[in-house]
Amino acid sequence: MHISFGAQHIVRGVSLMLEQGEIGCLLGPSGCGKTTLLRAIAGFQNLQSGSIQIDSNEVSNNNYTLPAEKRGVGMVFQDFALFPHLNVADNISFGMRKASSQERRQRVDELLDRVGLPGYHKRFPHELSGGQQQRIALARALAPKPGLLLLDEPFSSLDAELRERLAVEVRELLKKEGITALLVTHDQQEAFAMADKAGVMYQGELLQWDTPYQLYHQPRHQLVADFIGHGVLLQGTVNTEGSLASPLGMLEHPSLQQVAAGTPVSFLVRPDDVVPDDNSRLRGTIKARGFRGAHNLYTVELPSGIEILTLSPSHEGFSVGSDIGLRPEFDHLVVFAADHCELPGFHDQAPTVQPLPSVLPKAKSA
Ligand SMILES: Nc1ncnc2c1ncn2[C@@H]1O[C@H](COP(=O)(O)OP(=O)(O)OP(=O)(O)O)[C@@H](O)[C@H]1O
Repeated sequence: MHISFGAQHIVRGVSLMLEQGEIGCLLGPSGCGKTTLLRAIAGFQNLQSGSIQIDSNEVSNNNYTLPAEKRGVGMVFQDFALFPHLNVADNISFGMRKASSQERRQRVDELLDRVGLPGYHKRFPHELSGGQQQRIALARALAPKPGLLLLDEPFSSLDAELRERLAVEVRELLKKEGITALLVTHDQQEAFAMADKAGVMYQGELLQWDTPYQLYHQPRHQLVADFIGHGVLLQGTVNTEGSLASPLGMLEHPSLQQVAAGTPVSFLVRPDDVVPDDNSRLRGTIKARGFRGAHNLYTVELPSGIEILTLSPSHEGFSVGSDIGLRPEFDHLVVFAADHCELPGFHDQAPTVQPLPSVLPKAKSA
């Protein structure tokens, strides 16, 4: 689909699909078009081209937009938006006007149980914490059993710990209800905790739509690799023997035989691709240490001046400024060509790495 505001192309050639009951997440930097795409699916935004189908019914195309209230779509936004003058039970049953009062009561009871707030019927929104309000907002959106639930940064005003816990709870709830959902977030931990499928948008384009595992381990575009998880991209040149000269050493992989000698490429190095090893000849100096609970994340400068990241259990800390040995331990390679797109064929096998003369320690004088 394509969406423009005047001459500005905000969503460009985006195509994605969710199966019944799947949860999708759209990630991407601010202003990349995530909310605009969600608003189009909700029916608040016209398309310039393409189409949107919900349950095989075409609800939008370039000259038709089915009104939002006829789409059977539920929505949850960042700012909760509960009705302040209605109690919890009335907030939840608000969208169930066609149901009998007994059906409404049953559904309110069931949803309050499912969001972990049984007995909260008579409370008013101002008597609830932020996390409780967001659970009620979710229960309200789920009450009419929508065919599709859209969530726009639903947890962004909550603190990090609560956000992660709610993301897991909401996933369980959506799975129990069998609801198809699409979530917009900038928080990749939230996306990883919730999504069956996730995508990274950049300047209106959807660069990849895949499982969270594949986005992390098999990014198809350099910008996806950059956006998802920690890591650095190292530059290298393919030489005539089909190996890759890089700051970590000479990488050898069968797929390099398919790449013309002299081709400049970049490859992804995640913190877990390089492990501290005292006996390794590849050395570096620790420039920074970040505490991540179970692990420390270190920024290490190589003799070439290039910085890479590595992880180590936080109880075996190295201090900033110390010299450490590093051993590349790739499970597979992710290699990008000059156009930033991934080169195929590097996932199935680990490369071998031979140290370069420049990373060998200087001979000790006798
Ligand atoms: N009604 C509008 N008229 C003109 N431009 C708009 C309109 N709505 C959004 N835009 C522009 O479209 C672009 C994408 O906005 P959108 O809200 O979809 O981004 P986003 O990815 O959701 O960002 P964020 O993560 O900051 O919420 C932005 O440059 C924004 O200024």
